[in-house]
Amino acid sequence: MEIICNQRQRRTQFNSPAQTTGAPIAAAVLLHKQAAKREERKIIIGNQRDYTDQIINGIILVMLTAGTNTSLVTIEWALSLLLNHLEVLEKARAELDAQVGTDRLVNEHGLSNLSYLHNIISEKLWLYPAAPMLVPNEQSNDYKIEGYNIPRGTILLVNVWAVHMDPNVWDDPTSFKPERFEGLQVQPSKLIPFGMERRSCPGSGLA
Ligand code: HEM
Repeated sequence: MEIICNQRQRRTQFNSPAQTTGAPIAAAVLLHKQAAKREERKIIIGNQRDYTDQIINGIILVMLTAGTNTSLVTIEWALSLLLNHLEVLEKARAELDAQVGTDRLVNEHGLSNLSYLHNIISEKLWLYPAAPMLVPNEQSNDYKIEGYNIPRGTILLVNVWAVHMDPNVWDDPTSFKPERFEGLQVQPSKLIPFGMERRSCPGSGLA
C-alpha cells in the first residue's frame, strides 16, 4: 500500500510515474490503468466495477509471491543440472560464444538464436517442474473427464510430473537430455510446467 501511495503522490506532483523498476513500476502502470478506466467508464470510485487500490495491491502481491520462488527454483535446478552434466554446460557455452561472443551480455533480441539454451530450459521445466502438482482448483460445475464423474466443488490437483514422465510419450523420461527438444514440436498438453488454458501462469512470457 505504501508503494501505491508513493506512486500516486508522484503522479499528482510530476504527472509521471517514478523512474524505477520492480513493484513500484508495476504500481505506477496499474495506477495509470485505474485512472484511464475511471475516466473511460465514468466509474464511481469504490463501486464494484472500479479498479480499486485493493485490487492493485492484490495483483502486485500475487505477482511477487507467484513469480519469485518459481523463478528461483527453476534457476537453481538449471544450475545444478548444468554442474552435474558438464558436457551440456560446455555445449551451452560454445553456443553463447558463437552467437553472443565474450564482450557483451545476452540481450532479449538475441535469445531466439540460442536454441540449445532454450532446449536446456525446456528440459529443466519438463524434468523438474516448479509446481509439480499445479495449484489446487475447485470445480464450479459438474464434469465428466475420461469416464470419471467430477461433482461441483471437488478440488482437483493436476500431476504435472506424472504427465511429463509418461514413458508412452517421452523416450528415457528420467534422464537429463536437452537434445530431446531439438526441432521437436511438442504437443501443448504434454509439456505443462506453467499449467494450461484459463488458469495457466500469466507470467510465463516474462519467466
Ligand atoms: C519459471 C518461472 C515460473 C513457473 C514455472 C511458473 C509456474 C506457474 C504455475 C504452474 C502456475 C499455476 C497454474 C495453474 O494453476 O494451472 C502459476 C500461476 C501464476 N503465476 Fe507463474 N510461474 C513462473 C513465473 C511467474 C512470474 C515471473 C510471474 C509474474 C511476475 C508469475 C505469475 C503467476 C500468477 C499471478 C499466477 C496465478 C494465476 C491464477 O491463479 O490465475 N509466474 N505459475
